[in-house]
Amino acid sequence: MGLQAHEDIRRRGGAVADVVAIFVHRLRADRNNRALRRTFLRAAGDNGDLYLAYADTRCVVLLLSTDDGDEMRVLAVRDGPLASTELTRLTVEINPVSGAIEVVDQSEVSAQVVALPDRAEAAPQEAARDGREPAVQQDTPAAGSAAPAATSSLRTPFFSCYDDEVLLDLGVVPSLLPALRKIRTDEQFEKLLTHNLPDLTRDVLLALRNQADLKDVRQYITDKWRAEEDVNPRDWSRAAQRAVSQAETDDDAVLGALGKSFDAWRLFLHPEQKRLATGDFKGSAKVTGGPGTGKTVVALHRVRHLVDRLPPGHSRPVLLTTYNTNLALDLKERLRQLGGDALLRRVDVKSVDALAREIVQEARIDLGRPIDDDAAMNLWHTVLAETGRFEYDADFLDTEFRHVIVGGGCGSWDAYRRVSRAGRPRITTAQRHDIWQLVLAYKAHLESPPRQTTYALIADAAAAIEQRRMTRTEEQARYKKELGGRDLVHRETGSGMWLKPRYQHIVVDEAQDLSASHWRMLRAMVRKGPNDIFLAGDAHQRIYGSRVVLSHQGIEVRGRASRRLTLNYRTTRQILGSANRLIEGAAFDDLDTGADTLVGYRSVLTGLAPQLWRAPDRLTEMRAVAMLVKERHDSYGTPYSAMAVSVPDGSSAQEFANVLAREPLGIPVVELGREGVRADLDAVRIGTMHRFKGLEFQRVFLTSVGEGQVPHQRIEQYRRTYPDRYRQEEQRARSLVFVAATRARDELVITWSGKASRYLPDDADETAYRATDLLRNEGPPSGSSSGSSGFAAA
Ligand SMILES: Nc1ncnc2c1ncn2[C@@H]1O[C@H](COP(=O)(O)OP(=O)(O)OP(=O)(O)O)[C@@H](O)[C@H]1O
Repeated sequence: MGLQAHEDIRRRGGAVADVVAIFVHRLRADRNNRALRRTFLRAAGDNGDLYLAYADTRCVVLLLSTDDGDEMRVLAVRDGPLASTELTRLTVEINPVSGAIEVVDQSEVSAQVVALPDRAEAAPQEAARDGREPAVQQDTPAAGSAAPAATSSLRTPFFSCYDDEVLLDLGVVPSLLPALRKIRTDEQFEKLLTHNLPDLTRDVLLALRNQADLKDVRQYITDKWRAEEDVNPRDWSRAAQRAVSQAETDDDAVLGALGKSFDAWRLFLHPEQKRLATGDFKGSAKVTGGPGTGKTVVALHRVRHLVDRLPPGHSRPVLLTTYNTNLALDLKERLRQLGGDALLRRVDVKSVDALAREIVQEARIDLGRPIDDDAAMNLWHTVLAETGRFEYDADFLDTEFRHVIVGGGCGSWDAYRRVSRAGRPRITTAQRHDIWQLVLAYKAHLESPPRQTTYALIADAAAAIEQRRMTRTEEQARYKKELGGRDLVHRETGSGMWLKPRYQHIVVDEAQDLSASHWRMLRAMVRKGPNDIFLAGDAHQRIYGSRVVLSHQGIEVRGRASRRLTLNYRTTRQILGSANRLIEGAAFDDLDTGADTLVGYRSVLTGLAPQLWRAPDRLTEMRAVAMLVKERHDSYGTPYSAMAVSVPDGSSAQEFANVLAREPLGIPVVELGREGVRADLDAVRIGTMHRFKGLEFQRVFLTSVGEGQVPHQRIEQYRRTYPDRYRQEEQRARSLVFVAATRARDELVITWSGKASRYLPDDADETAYRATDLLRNEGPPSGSSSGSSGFAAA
């Protein structure tokens, strides 16, 4: 099944999917089945022929036959009275760059794109992917686009500054060039993108339209698709075998997906994702990339690939881990969808802290009762109150303790005095000494009955246990080698020791938030060697930890073992443009010694501009959010479970929940807690921005984005006295909003009471919709027009 055929079916919906699924089954059973009315259309080249066949009376399929008819491939699907005429005029060619089989409908492009009337104002677009969006006049150029909107037929065609050779060299499908040369307006361009263009072509055009550098387009797009060998554009047999021509290599999986859930369709990997998921690495490997670029998808496919290569057995030699408990549950569910219970049976899926706790319990070490993050923070407040050292704050001490003292393995003042604090705000030696005294007081509190501990201390203890175990394992492996394995059974029984590393492969998602202790523990759980640790993360989304340099923890991912994904599959360009502005200018690491950027990061999806709403007070804001949620549900059919409301803290979650649930609206709500939420529960998710990490929703409402709340006003105290710290807190706050905003698939609504956050556009207070108007029922429709900054505003 070709990629574009999948898209044809996806667009046509479940009934056509079922019809095609049955057709494929019948074709496979007997390719000469006369009932399929297969007729020769034309020869495609040296060793390929095109056929038309009937899946039913209305639905016609374009087939490519190669290898003397031994292989049949569905290239395109059309239904309706003109189906076979439409299929006949399709151009089918082999892309000279990627070697993929590509299908383009020239006449559809000419009729619907090139022939669009050239008007000064673009017509209202069908902004939404599901076609059921709030009414909206979308009249700005795509967010992130530096190019002005075209307004007149006198404008030069969009791509006139690129020669045909340049476009072809970048991978644009050759037959599209004549039509492409006629595109002069944003409306034509947007329309072109909604056609089922080959992915490489669509991606290149979008990047060029956004004025990306040719060098970057070649590096981040074309090279990722480039075939490994020279492409013979007439060799259909070879082209049909290439992974890029296929929607999924496992034909049964595709057929299983047909007609059932379209979720499965979403997991067809981009060639770069596929290379990462199935590649062989000499040691560890790392994938980075902005939000929504498919890092988690790659991690899940990586797990499946690693499990597929295991010999049969009942053990769980693969670990899939992440930072939050709710994300670990989510990963487990997604892994089940990918490979069923058979896959899950070979994989341990748990959060790093749950894993650490199990290790400590298994070793029968009693560290005391673990306290959660809030309780750990309260304990710092107690220590500060008792010592009167109010010049230090609990948040700072907590991070210093977790990431520098525990993470750095500092068991004494001497060790702390000398430890590297790279990436942390600067402090003097005298301050270090003060902090150490406060740490001693903090530890004394934990030790005093009833004994308590923190997750940082548990991770540290688990790391030490695992390091000891790995040392013993290596010793025994050496011993076994010396004796040629003869005495091993004796020694195993005699010592009672474990002789195998805990895992063969470890896959980590959201790697940016793990602490040094976590990495020490993971490093010691798997023997150094091919494909040992695979990690996915993005420093732009770091909201918990401090920077950890992987190579300092014995994890080498430099050079070819590091790859970056740049194509966002989740978020529309409009939302992404606004979210990117939140972190513009700040510097981010690559989880190692280098720097990371979002160069080349882009989305091919288009939709609504984010909406801004301001309220005079908190209650009005909450009531307006409730009305907006209700409207999306009642008028646009969005299920409650596809919407999420972010709040600044746990107590606001309850307040919001009460207002939403209150009659007459009576909106079902559920708090997004540590354990996540059952996927089938039809209720609006409410949670802090931290809880949104790694998830995605159709519509996201970011509330309380007012000055003083985002970033929190407490960081103001550092602005003059402690600029280094101020900068770090600011960056963390920006990353947090960035993470929350990029959870939105189709729509992002931002609300606040009082003055708008400094992270929003300067004119946000003047241009935002007014919540009071909405409540008075006199306001504008909740759909948006666009403000100067790409945000929708009144
Ligand atoms: N090749 C692909 N084709 C279509 N959809 C994809 C592809 N890869 C990923 N997606 C979809 O994009 C969305 C984001 O993917 P995923 O959650 O893996 O991204 P991520 O990089 O881990 O994001 P984040 O860093 O924000 O957590 C998901 O809905 C996923 O199914």
